[in-house]
Amino acid sequence: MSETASTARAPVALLPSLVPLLHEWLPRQRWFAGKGRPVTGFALVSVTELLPLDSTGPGLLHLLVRVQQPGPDTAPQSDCYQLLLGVRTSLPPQLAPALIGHVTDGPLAGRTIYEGLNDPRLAALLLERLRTPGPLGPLRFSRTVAIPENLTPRVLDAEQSNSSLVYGDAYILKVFRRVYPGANPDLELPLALARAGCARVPAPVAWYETANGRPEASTLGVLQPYLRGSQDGWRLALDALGAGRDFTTEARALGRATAEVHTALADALPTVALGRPQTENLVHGMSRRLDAAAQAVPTLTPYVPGLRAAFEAVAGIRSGSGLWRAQRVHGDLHLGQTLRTRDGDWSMIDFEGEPAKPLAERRRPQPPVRDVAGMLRSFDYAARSHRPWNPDWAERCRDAYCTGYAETSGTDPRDEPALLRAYETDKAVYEVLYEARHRPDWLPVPMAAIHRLAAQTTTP
Ligand SMILES: Nc1ncnc2c1ncn2[C@@H]1O[C@H](COP(=O)(O)OP(=O)(O)O)[C@@H](O)[C@H]1O
Ligand SMILES: O=P(O)(O)O[C@H]1O[C@H](CO)[C@@H](O[C@H]2O[C@H](CO)[C@@H](O)[C@H](O)[C@H]2O)[C@H](O)[C@H]1O
Repeated sequence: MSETASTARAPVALLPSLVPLLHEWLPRQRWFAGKGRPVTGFALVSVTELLPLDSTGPGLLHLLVRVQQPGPDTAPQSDCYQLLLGVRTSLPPQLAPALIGHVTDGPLAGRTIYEGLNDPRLAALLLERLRTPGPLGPLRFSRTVAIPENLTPRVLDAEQSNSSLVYGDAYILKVFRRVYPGANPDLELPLALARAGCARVPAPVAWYETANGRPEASTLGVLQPYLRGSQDGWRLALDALGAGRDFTTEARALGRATAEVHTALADALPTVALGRPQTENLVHGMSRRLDAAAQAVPTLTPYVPGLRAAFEAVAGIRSGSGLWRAQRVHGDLHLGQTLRTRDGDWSMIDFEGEPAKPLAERRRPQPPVRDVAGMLRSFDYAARSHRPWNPDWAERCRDAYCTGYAETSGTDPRDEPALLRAYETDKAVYEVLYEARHRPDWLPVPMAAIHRLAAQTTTP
């Protein structure tokens, strides 16, 4: 991404007058990743007038902004965020909750700035841009099919790492908030799966990205069909638990769906055989992540030797099973990333990977068992977050999921217990860090798994 500010007719000088507003508003957003660290500065990467600012109607500014904050070792670091700012002389009452603030000086003095995605008129304009592909200043819009016009937009009200808009209950647009150089796997993988004919993932129909002359564009937003009336696996699992209902049929179908997606990804994109050095590398990565997590969350410390043993157990093993080949995977698979459609089929969404990891790491081929471990952890999460705790329910789902996976892929994850345990441990360590940062009340859920996994390795 270019660090030089570029414009499509918009005034570059507007950032200084927006800084006081952003300083106050940005850290309060659910999708702001730098919570808990002070914001020390802003730098403009690009500004584009998606709807020109004139005195009569609203304007829509697209901004890429670098937000500077002290890093973990207090050295400054910066992350790039995508903002869509509405600009009006006054805000109608229905847009009051979207207010960001009032500008007091500079080229926008006297104007009101607000979250543009919440304004149906501006959200409609974004879809209009996607309908008519081509470059616009530092942005480029693309589509694979014709998109109908005049679809009514609404902002999705979900706890999200990004922001999503639903258009006419026909399409959903995900606007990525934290922007990295390069293609986002949430565009790259669903596109590859669509080309391979895999129907388990809604196929992207349009997207927009940076077009600043760099070899790799940064993905900014993806439009895909909206699966109307679908329900996510997390909600369904909690409902089943609440009603004392078995969930093994669903778990088994999810196992089959996961295996289908893995097979399609392995066919569509390069795979790598894992030799001894690559396996040692994997183990080293897991150990490194464990050390970093224990430093950030000291309650992990007493468990470190037991957890490390789970990683080291795989270092010496080589196996012929497909689970040891590295390939592109989902990267953050859990029940909340699965949707059961009205016809009862399972779809998978959100191929972005773990949001806190660098993009290059998320795009690296990895053993498919990583996703399997993610889903197994999710059944445990569901059972643990429900009262009374129902460990048998989770155990039955975990078994059914592996059975389904084996039926479709021909490889049973339970036949590689050391590898599976290592990946489950790695995921539980990630979850401890995630919950400590985002939802401290949930910390006991992954900690219970940490307790179990650390003890397992010491049991002969
Ligand atoms: N194609 C789709 N059809 C229906 N709902 C969807 C679709 N894609 C996403 N959603 C809904 O939007 C929510 C957020 O999407 P997700 O991709 O997980 O965003 P984020 O990366 O911001 O967490 C999901 O939990 C799901 O309920
Ligand atoms: O969906 P995201 O990409 O934002 O994923 C992050 O948040 C998830 C929580 O919303 C988190 O998932 C963890 O909690 C889930 C229950 O809420 C549970 O089903 C998952 O198994 C558990 O990992 C995910 O780890 C995080 O990356």
